[in-house]
Amino acid sequence: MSHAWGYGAHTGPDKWADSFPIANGPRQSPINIVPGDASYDPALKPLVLKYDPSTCLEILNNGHSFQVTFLDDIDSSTLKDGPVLFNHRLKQFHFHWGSSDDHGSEHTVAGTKYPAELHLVHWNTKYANFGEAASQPDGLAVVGVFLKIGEENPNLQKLVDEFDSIKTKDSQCSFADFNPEMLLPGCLDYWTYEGSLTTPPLLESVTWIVCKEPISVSSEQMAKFRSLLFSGEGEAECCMVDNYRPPQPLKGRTVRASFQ
Ligand SMILES: NS(=O)(=O)c1ccc(C(=O)NCc2cccc(O)c2)cc1
Ligand SMILES: [Zn+2]
Repeated sequence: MSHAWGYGAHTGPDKWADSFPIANGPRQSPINIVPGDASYDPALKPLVLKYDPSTCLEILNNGHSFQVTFLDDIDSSTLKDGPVLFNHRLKQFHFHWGSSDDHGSEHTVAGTKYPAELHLVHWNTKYANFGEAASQPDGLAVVGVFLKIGEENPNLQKLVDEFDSIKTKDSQCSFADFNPEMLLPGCLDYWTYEGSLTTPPLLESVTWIVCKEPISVSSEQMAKFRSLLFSGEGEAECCMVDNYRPPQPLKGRTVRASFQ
């Protein structure tokens, strides 16, 4: 398989190991989180997330998801404490979702699938930049937040309102003054484990921090996520749905909980 990975029958997660053998590695993500098997760790600190809306740059369709990218040349949007020992800088956030409301998240909780999952991607500033950090075992920290069908989410709506401008692959538009703090649940209890990127290159450099509490999204808003396209302008239209990797083997890893 060339590096044209995707989520289709011939390019999807079951084929990724052909070009990215780490797909069968010892610390792959996502996983199914079993709350009863997670060990409460009183030494885990509360997450400290401080985001500066003025560092928000643009919103784009990269052919795999839609992503909001942040200026990360200074320490303005950061993750500290929680399970990490060093300061991390926010690079981007994006989502994964399904073709219907009954599935779409990457992580699952006791087998429960959520309709979507938000990933806030941060890199450890002990390294020079994201690319460097992504190749280190402690280089990245991704905060995962589940989306659950309920009330319309006015903060998500600010993203949905941009979708007409980023419908096709490689489209982008400027996007300013968005505070990702508005996408966080009220309670920041979390599970944490050592894992990987959930898309190629599947690098095993991620400390995962998965929030226990979901945020709301309406069914109508999810339908608009599904109006985005994997395909580029002028290509046969292919709806951007089911852009999630299924859970991977735990291979002896421990999942810790920040709460009892
Ligand atoms: N779904 S995920 O949060 O695990 C995720 C986050 C970021 C990325 C990503 O940045 N991929 C591009 C990449 C990866 C490594 C080095 C690079 O320079 C770029 C992929 C998956
Ligand atoms: Zn992701």
